[in-house]
Amino acid sequence: MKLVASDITVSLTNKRIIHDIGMEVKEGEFVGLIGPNGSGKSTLLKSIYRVMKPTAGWIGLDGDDLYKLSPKESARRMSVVRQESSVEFDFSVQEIVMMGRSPHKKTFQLDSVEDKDISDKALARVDMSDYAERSFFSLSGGEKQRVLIARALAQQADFLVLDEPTNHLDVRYQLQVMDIVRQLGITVLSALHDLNIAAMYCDRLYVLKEGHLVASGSPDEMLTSDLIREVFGVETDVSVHPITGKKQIYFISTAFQAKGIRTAEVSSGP
Ligand SMILES: Nc1ncnc2c1ncn2[C@@H]1O[C@H](COP(=O)(O)OP(=O)(O)OP(=O)(O)O)[C@@H](O)[C@H]1O
Repeated sequence: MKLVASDITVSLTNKRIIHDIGMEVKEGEFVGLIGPNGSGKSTLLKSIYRVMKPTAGWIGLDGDDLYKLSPKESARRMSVVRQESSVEFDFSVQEIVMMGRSPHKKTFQLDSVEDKDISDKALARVDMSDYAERSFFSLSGGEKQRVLIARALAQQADFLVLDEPTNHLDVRYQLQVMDIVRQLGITVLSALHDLNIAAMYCDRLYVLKEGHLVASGSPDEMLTSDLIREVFGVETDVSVHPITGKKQIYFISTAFQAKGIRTAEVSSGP
């Protein structure tokens, strides 16, 4: 599955939130969207998962106009894990994951053995099988997040859109969820706040600031101290991690800068 978005503009209440953004996610690529709070990441993703129609521009999935696909067809091609929980009523965990199967079924068609099997496997992948009978609302933020990822996996779409997938997750599950998504081998577009996670998992990054696309390229090209300072206004020490071979970003708070601690001392550690 390939996504192409050209000249996307989104205006809300007469204010431009997204300005003429073009982007591409190639088949099998894992692309990250990074930028400060309010830079437009969620809004751009919403326009891609059809919650907020762009004021101008074109979005294509495998060459088809995204906004001309039926909701069911677009759900077969694209699954979404949003930042805010999109569950309005309380269901069991198993029922929530089963909802991922609905784009594959006809109206009123009952769940098949295959649907159940796919949902069970999706729950197992996020270590949530033991919670199948629990009420979704009774789960912690991190458990809810893992169930919503299982629902997206059960949907079996070839394009996955994630808005801050590691929100609420402890460090083990942050890595587990990203590993799972990476291993799927499908096309992924994800907004990410954690730049070290972006460095580890993404093939390419798009960098947003104030609704504008300011840069795009590989994590190695994008995650430099200069770009992070320009976009996030934060000082960093950036190195290449000896085990992962990926960029590792160490953030230096202004409190430490004020104390005159040199970057090299902070980065070398004990
Ligand atoms: N419905 C709306 N009406 C007016 N302004 C909005 C609306 N939704 C979002 N905005 C504004 O659009 C801008 C971009 O918001 P968006 O949520 O896309 O940013 P973001 O990069 O995802 O931020 P965060 O990292 O905090 O999640 C913000 O200034 C936000 O206040």
